[in-house]
Amino acid sequence: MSDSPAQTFVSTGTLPAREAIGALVEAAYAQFREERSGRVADYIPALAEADPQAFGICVANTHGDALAVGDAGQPFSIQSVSKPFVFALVCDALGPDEAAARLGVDATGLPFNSIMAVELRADRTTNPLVNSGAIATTSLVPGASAEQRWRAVREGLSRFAGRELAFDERVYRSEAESNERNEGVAHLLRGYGRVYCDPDEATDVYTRQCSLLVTARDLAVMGATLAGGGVNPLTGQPVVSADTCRRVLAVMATAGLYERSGTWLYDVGLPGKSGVSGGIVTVSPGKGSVAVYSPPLDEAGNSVRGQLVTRYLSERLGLNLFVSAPAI
Ligand SMILES: NC(=O)CC[C@H](N)C(=O)O
Repeated sequence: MSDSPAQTFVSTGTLPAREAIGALVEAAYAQFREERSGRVADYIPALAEADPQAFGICVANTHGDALAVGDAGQPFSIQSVSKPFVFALVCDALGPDEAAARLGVDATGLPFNSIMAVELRADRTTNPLVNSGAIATTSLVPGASAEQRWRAVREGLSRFAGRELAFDERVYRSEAESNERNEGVAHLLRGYGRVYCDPDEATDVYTRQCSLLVTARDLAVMGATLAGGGVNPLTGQPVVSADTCRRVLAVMATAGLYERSGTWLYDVGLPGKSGVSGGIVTVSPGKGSVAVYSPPLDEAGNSVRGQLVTRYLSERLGLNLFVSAPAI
């Protein structure tokens, strides 16, 4: 959708051989299995029931190979990890310039549900990876009604995963019944002209999108789709354009872990996105994706083991985007 010039050189590179990845994923699992810090989210009542021991890791490449250990097949609600993928659908539909103008693409440095973040900027945008900007993003999903937008979100995220994603009615009801803060944010944004449909409908579709069920394996495939120019490595289907992928990854790099995004980039050196159910997806452009599921969170709402495992694998798989070596 964008008129950016075609790139002369494409950054490729591949992940190490399957055996090497397998050994490292097993080693990461063994090393962090006994980690007990962090707390399971309980502000959404249904999330408080998650098993703090659940722990799964999956690494997927852009050719459709995946390596998984532990509870990588256990379903959980996607929560905020949905945000970059819904943004990808909107960015693809509107084009990157209009998407940026209407939603903002700057890190807030503030918690994911911050109201202050909206007030601080003159144009009242935040970015698509915190609640305010994510509700605004969902309001821009093409569709004439809330029902159509919800269908487009569900189908779009399913195309990223390469299979039809189920919906967790219990998680949805639980969040919908205690959703005053997100509803308030949506109304505030609507007052500033920064939610682009009925604010209650936007919040409802957003809450539904957060209640789609994924596994760590699904997240790895979704991440590998963003790593591979928007083509799903399992189905071979194009989901979004390569140009959209690079925009989405840029926002993930600067804002994917809320107020810890700088620390994350400093340690891991890759675009990532966390969610309060305990998932983190990390993308290595051109190569693949690392996904972790482990419910206990730090104070910012990021999976503790997810961060430790991803840092471990980024360092050992040579994924950090900022690595260089002396030329002479
Ligand atoms: N950080 C998150 O995962 C937040 C998602 C959650 N549905 C909320 O809106 O509060």
